[in-house]
Amino acid sequence: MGATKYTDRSIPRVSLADFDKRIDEITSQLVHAAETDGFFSLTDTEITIPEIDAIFATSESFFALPDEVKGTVPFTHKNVGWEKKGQVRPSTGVADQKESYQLQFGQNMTDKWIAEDALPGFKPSAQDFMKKAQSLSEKLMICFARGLGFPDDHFIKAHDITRPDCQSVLRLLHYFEVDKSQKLQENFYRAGAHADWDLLTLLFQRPGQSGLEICPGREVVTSFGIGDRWTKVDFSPGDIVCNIGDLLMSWSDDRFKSTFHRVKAPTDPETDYFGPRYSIAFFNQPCVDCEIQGPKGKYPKVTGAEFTKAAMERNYNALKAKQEELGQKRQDGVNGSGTPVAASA
Ligand SMILES: O=C(O)CCC(=O)C(=O)O
Ligand SMILES: [Fe+2]
Repeated sequence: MGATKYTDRSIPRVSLADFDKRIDEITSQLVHAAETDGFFSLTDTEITIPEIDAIFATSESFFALPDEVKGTVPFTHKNVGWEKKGQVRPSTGVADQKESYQLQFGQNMTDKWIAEDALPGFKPSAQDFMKKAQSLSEKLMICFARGLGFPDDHFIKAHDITRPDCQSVLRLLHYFEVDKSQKLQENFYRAGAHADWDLLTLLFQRPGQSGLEICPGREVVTSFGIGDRWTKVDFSPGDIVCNIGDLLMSWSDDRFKSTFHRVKAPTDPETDYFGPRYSIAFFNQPCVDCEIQGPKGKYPKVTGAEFTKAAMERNYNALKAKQEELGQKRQDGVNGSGTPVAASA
């Protein structure tokens, strides 16, 4: 496979200060970032550094629980729950070196919240943060709707968190510490290359815990960007890294780009971060019955459920092909309970 080739692309940084007054300027900056890189960082948002620190503390306290306790809320096909080394990406064919806990707003979370006596205060703290992530996402949704000529509430209505069947997900992630003295297999990643299939994703990162890399889709010439030029994502404390998902790419008739990204496993003791890595993703997923079609009608109209099903099928088939290429039996790609871990990405 050979060493990764890197290039320094600058990732656009958009300030959301004075949002209501500056909405036209912010809209044009976001639209430009979406049309070019598909990745950008947000600064001066309504989510403060202490609030981000607090949700990371909550996340770390969850992952510090024994596996038997985390196993009381296992991952299910409703895209909620805890998995450990359960997600196999079609780009690698082996499990991501991580564990994650996925949370939703509505009925899919029945019995999937960690018990109050196992981790006091977890549920209200997570729900509070999820509402903040939703509120910030809705600002971006207004801007992208305007950019495409839709009514302001077009995407907000399709991602309504007050509905019990709402599908949006907060994903807490913990990548395991890597032993500097033991070389990992070449195809091991903390998270293998992928594009998300939601509308847009907010990514919360910890300063000092590097590893996120992007390869803007329009430059990808090889499968999953392997062999292409990648860029290490740099951000300032408090910035929120965002990326366009396949859903918004399709809903914009491919005008906005969903972008390959990955979390590389550390290999270089001089430059890479080997310690435990925590990150948090908020995936804006469509309601099952919303109707998806771009302003120019490039693709046939589909519902949210049809879009998600097609994305999962593509993922499943690509994984099967990769595993055949690697000569593996189709046993990975499912977690311990036999449930495919597909998440939103
Ligand atoms: O951990 C990160 O920084 C990225 C996670 C991610 O891309 C995902 O879960 O879809
Ligand atoms: Fe992702």
